[in-house]
Amino acid sequence: MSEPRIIFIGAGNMARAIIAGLRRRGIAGGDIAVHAPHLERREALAREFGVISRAAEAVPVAADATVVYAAKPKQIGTILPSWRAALEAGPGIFLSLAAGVTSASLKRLLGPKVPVLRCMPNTPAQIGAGMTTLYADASVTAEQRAAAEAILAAVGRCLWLEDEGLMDAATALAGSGPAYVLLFLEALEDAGVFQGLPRATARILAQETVLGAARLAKEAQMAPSNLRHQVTSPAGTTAAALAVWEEGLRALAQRAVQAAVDRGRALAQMTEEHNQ
Ligand SMILES: NC(=O)C1=CN([C@@H]2O[C@H](COP(=O)(O)OP(=O)(O)OC[C@H]3O[C@@H](n4cnc5c(N)ncnc54)[C@H](O)[C@@H]3O)[C@@H](O)[C@H]2O)C=CC1
Ligand SMILES: O=C(O)[C@@H]1CCC=N1
Repeated sequence: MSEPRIIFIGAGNMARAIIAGLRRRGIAGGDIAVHAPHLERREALAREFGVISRAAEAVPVAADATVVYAAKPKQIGTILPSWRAALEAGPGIFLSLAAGVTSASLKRLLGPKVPVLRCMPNTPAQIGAGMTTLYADASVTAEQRAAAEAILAAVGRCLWLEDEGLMDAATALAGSGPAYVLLFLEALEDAGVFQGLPRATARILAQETVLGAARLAKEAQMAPSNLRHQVTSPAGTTAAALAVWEEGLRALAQRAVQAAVDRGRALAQMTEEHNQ
C-alpha cells in the first residue's frame, strides 16, 4: 500500500470535520493518517472514515505529503520538533490550524526549509459550510498553496490573506464568529418564547430567518443595508425594533471583535513564550 499523503497531527473536532470533508470529496481513507495519543479518538476516526490510525510519534512521510497540525496551539512547541526531520526530508508542506501561531514561530520550530502555511477554519466545516482564511509567505509556491487549499476547500469556502497581521482579525470574525451567531440565535429564540411562541416554533423561526437572511445577503449582491431597507416599512414593526438594536448592536460588535483580537494576541504571546 502507498504511504498516506495527508497526515493529521491531532484527532479532535477540526481534524474530524476536515477528514469527513476529504472523504466526501472522494479522497481514499488510506490516503489519510491521523497521529494522536488518544487511542479511542483516532480509532473512532479509523472506524468511521477508514483512515490510518497512528500513535502520536512522528514517522517519515511520503515525499509529497501535507502534514496538518490540528492539535492545540499550546502544544505546538513540544509536538513539532519531532516532525522536523520527516518534513525536511521531502518537498511536502506543513499546514497549521493553530490559532495565533505565526509563520515565524512555525519556521523556528521546523527550520527554514519546510514550506509552512497557516489557516483558520471554523466549525460549520462540520457540515461542509466552513469559512477558512489561509496565509502563506512569498516563499510558498502556487502549487503548494493549491495543495493546502484543496484540503480546506473540502469543508467550505477559502479566502487567502496577503497580510499575516490580518489573521487575528479573521480569527475574531470567522474563527470565533459561529459562536456569536449561535448566541444571537439563542437570544432570538428566547425573545420569541417570551412573546408566547412554543420553544420549538421559536427555534425554527429564528433558525430559518437567520439562514434566509444570510443567504439573501450572499446571493442578492446588494449591501446588507439596502436589503434591510426592503424589510423596513416607514413607522412599521421593523423600524421600531431596529431603533432598539441600534442602541447598542454596532458598538457591541466592535467591542466583541476587538476583545477576540486582543485575546488572540495575548494567547499568541503566551504560546510564543511557552515554546521558547
Ligand atoms: N474549534 C474551533 O472552532 C477552531 C479551532 N482551530 C484550531 O484547530 C486546532 C484543533 O482544535 P480542535 O479540533 O477544536 O481541538 P480538540 O481539543 O478537539 O483536538 C485537539 C486534539 O489534539 C490531539 N493531541 C493532543 N496531544 C497530541 C500530541 N502529542 N500529538 C498529536 N495530537 C495530539 C488530541 O487527539 C485532541 O483530540 C487548534 O489548534 C485550534 O486553534 C481553528 C479554527 C477554529
Ligand atoms: O476560541 C478559540 O480560541 C478558537 C479560535 C477560533 C475558534 N476557536
